Amino acid sequence: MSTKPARRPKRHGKSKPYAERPIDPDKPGLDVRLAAARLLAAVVDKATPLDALTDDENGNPAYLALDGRDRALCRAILLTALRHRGSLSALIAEMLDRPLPPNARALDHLLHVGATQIVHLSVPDSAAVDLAVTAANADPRLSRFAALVNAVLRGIVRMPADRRERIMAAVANAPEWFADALERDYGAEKSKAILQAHRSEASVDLTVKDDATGWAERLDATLLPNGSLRLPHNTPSIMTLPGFEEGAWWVQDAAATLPARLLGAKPDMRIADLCAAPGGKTAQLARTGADVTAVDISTSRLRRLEGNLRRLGLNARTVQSDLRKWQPETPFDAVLLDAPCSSTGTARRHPDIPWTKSDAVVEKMAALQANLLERCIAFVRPGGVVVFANCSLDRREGEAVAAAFADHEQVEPLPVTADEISGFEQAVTAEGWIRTTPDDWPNLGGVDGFFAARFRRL
Ligand SMILES: C[S@@+](CC[C@H](N)C(=O)[O-])C[C@H]1O[C@@H](n2cnc3c(N)ncnc32)[C@H](O)[C@@H]1O
Repeated sequence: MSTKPARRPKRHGKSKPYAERPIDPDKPGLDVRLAAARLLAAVVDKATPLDALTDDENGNPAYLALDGRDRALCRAILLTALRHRGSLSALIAEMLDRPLPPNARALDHLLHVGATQIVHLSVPDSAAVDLAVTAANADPRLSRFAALVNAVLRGIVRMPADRRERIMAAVANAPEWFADALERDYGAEKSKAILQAHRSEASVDLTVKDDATGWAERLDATLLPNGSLRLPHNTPSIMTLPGFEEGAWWVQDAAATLPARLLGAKPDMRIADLCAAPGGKTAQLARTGADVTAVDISTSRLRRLEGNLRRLGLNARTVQSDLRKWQPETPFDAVLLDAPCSSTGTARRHPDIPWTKSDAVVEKMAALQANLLERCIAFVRPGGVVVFANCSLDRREGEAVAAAFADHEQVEPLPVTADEISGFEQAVTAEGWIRTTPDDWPNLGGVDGFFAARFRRL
C-alpha cells in the first residue's frame, strides 16, 4: 500500500478553487462539523466511548460549546458516521487514486463527517461540502487538502445512487477484528445477517409493571412476544411520555429482560443482583416482591439505579462494592451476575463499540467474568441458583465462560427450557443456555445480543 498522500482524487480536474476563498470562522454550522470531526477522532483513534464525549455535563469541550440543536446534529452525524463507517470508507476510497497516508487522520475524519451528511442525513449536499472545505481551510494541517476534500465530496454527491449502494453494500461495514470474530463464532451467513442488522438503529423497548396491552395502546407501541413494548422510531423524549413520571415502565431491551426471568424470583427469596446498575434487572427482580440486594462498583451508576427505583416505586438494598472483594454476611437463594463485557450485542445502540473495542478487550473481559463468576459460588447457599449473563456477541465472553464454569466441581448446569422464556423460545440453545443476536425477530426490528446460562450450587 502506498504511503504517499493522495493529492489528486480520480476524475476531478474541475474542482472549484475553494482553497483560495477567505475563511469565515463564524460560518453557521462550521463549529458543529469541526466538533464532529474532533469527536470522531477521539472515538476512532483513541477508543473513547461516544457517550462519554457527548455527555451533557462532562462531555468534550468542543461538544459542550454547542447549543442544544447543534449538539443533536453533532450526535446524529457521529452515530451515523460510526454506524456506516465501513461503507463510508469504501465510498471515500473509491474517490481517491490511492489510500490516504496513515498519518492523515484529521483529513480522514473530515471526509467521513462530510460523506455522512451527503449519504445519510437530510443536510443539503452543498452545505455538507462547503462546510467540510471551510473546516479544512480553517485547520493549518488541512488547508492544503481543501481542494481534495471538495473533489472527493463532490464526487460522492455526483455518484449515481445505485453505484453508491453497490459500493457500500459490498463491504462488511465493521472493523476487521469484529467481522472476523463474528464469522468465527457464527459462520459466514449468520455473521452477515448480524452486520446487516447493525446498519439500522435499534428501537426503544419498555418493560411495564402491569397492563402491557393498555400501555401499548396509550403509547402507540408494539406489544412484543415476550410482553415488552416497542416504541415507534419517531417517539420524542422518553421522559415526556405518559407513564414515565408515575413509574409505570422502564427502558429495557426485550432481550435484556431474559436473564432475570431465570432466577424464579418470588416474595420469600433473597436475591443478589450483581453488577446491577443502572438497574433494569434489579427493577424486574424487585417487582416480584423478592428481597433484592443490588451491588455495583460505580457510585454514580448506583445513584442512577436508586433514582430509577424511586421513580418506579420499587425497593432494593444497594451496596457499592467491587465484587472481587465483596463478601455478603449470609449467602443468597439466588444471584444474577450481569457481568461487565465488551457490550458488542448493543452495537445497534452504540455504533462506536466495534470501533473502540478489540480482541484484547474481549479477552480481558472474559477473564474478569470467569473470576467474578467463580466468586458467585460463595454468594449462594447450597442448592441456590447462579445466573451468568452479559450483552456480548462474542462466544469467548459467553459460551466459553459458561462451559468452563460448568466443569467446576461445586456447581451443576441448570438448563433453561423454552417454556420459561415465552416469546424467546428460539433463543434456547442445545446446552440450555440463552443466546440472542441482533438479527433475531427480523420482522419486529431485531433485539440486542445477549447470553445467559444458569447453574445450581451443589
Ligand atoms: C452491563 S452493566 C450492568 C447492567 C445492569 N445489570 C442492568 O440491567 O441495568 C455492568 C455493570 O458492572 C459494574 N461493574 C464492573 N466491574 C465491577 C466489579 N468489579 N464489581 C462490581 N460491579 C462492577 C459496572 O459499574 C456496570 O454498572
